[in-house]
Amino acid sequence: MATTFASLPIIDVAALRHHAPQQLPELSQHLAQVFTTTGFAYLTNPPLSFSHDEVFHLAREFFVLPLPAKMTLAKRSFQTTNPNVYRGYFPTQPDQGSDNLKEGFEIGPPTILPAPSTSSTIDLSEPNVWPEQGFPPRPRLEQLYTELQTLAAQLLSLPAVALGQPADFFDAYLVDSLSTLRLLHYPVVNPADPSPDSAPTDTPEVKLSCTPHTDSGILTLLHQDPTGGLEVRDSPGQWIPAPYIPGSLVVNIGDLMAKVSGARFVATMHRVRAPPATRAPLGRISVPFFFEPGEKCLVSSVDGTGEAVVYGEHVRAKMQTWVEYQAVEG
Ligand SMILES: O=C(O)CCC(=O)C(=O)O
Ligand SMILES: [Fe+2]
Repeated sequence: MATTFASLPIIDVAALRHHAPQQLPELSQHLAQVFTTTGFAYLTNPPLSFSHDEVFHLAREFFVLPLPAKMTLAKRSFQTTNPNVYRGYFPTQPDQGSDNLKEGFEIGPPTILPAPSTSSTIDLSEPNVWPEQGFPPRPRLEQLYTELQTLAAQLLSLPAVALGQPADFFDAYLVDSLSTLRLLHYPVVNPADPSPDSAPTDTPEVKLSCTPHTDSGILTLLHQDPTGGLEVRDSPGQWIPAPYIPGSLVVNIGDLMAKVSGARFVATMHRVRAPPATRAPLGRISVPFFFEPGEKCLVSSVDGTGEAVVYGEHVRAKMQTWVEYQAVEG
């Protein structure tokens, strides 16, 4: 359970950039302590070659394209003539409620993975889709993906020790890893638009662009732009703002990691407030990277509690509940 906190802890990970092994035990302890309490933290000095400006530029230049250009990369559930089902672009879906108003573009691993051994029509290792030219530029996005995957692998080796496991415990999770890099855009919501689901209430309504949730996977690394709006829930149920800190990434634990840790690490609830009108016209840009294991990875708790799950089966079961995939599977 996340504890009471007023702000997210800040962890300096410069030791990873400078390959300073003598500082790793301390970093390992700090990360484990954060993962068992808040489940969320800022990482400063991450070992990435990308400036924040470049990351947000890559996303912004894609989202300002006209919708027909973006739709050439859309998943099949949004553009029936397209072959891609799992990776690619998804447009805003205002009919699904205005408290989840976002568009996004997702890529998986830059390398081709082995074909799946399942009869499911959803191929989790399907290749990425790219525009012939322009944004998002394939080489830069693949480079960002590769650097974030390396960072996630470095970070996972640290708390493994705190869980009483060898530092290479999570290496099995890296085999044919299906991690996802997602560019996200939350448009400014017109405050005059009533939320279709909102019941009348005495308290001022909080307008959201991403509803409260925990991340379903292992570990998330988030670039967020200076718009603000991310909020993290502490155990008494207070929403704590997690504003932009220049140069930092936000790290958080997903449900599967909580499971692996035998519930020692917490997957903390979070949400995103709708961008204020002052951020018009573009709203908020964020770029989460979800570290995911391989399709065949057996995910089990280090203390033997709960049932082990095979990652590919776990994802497919979850997808049954996602509206956008029901027509494809059925
Ligand atoms: O945009 C954000 O800051 C958060 C996004 C998020 O929580 C998610 O995509 O799971
Ligand atoms: Fe999330």
